[in-house]
Amino acid sequence: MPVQAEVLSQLQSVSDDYLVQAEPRTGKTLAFLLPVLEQLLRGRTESPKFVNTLIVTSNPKRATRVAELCNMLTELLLKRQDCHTAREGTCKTANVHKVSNEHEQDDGRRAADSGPPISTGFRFQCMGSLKAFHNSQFWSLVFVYGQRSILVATPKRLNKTVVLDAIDQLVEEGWLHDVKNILQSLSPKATGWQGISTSTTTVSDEYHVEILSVKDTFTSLLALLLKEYELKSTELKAVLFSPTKQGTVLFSELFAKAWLRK
Ligand SMILES: Nc1ncnc2c1ncn2[C@@H]1O[C@H](COP(=O)(O)OP(=O)(O)OP(=O)(O)O)[C@@H](O)[C@H]1O
Repeated sequence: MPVQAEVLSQLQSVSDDYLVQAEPRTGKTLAFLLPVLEQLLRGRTESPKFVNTLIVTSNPKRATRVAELCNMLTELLLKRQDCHTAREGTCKTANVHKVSNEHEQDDGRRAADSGPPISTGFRFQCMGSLKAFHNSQFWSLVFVYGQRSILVATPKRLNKTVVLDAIDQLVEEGWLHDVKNILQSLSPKATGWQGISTSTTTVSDEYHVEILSVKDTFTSLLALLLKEYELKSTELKAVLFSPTKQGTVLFSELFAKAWLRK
């Protein structure tokens, strides 16, 4: 798929940070899974004791899809990687399940001829979950999704790669705070972990608006939004960035009120 070809050909190294922005259903999942798996197979983790990759996604269906795809890919490997999943509410290693495949009944083979397990389809409801993975020596690919009250204080040096899957959706669904918590709980970026984000929000038109005085900012931006709305009333999505938190709140309230009155 073009998006995968572009990622794989443009990355200087599979451990580079990158943002994949493309229309829905264009193959973004493989565009992050392939570099992640390649690093896993190259043994780029510091130790199999640590969770390798954290994939943050906002909904269970999506997490399951990613887990299935990951399973499908790793099944083809000579050195098998076992996929695991942890179910809702889990805080214990005992609740971590292997994603079952028809021919994967015999775990006896694993010790001898397979790589460390990969864990998928994971729902946090308490902090213990990641620690459980940590202590169980799983080499894990983990998905976070589910409740807003998520509490994550990941052990330091936990992740080699953090994927924020559909970052636009995570923000829209109110997950920003949780994402921030997750990022803050990781070791500093300078320690070398890789960040990958995906987004379906594509920007096809760009405007450069010159606003002559600060007091015209709101009316100018509102006029622009209304114009956009006339053109794309069903698919208009606006994301506001502002240098301060107060600025963002102020504009968000002003726009919301103006929108209701219109
Ligand atoms: N290299 C490929 N060759 C053939 N089919 C592919 C390839 N990559 C992805 N697909 C198929 O294309 C479809 C869309 O892929 P995928 O779900 O990964 O896209 P996505 O951009 O991540 O989707 P979403 O927008 O829902 O997040 C899936 O059915 C998938 O199996």
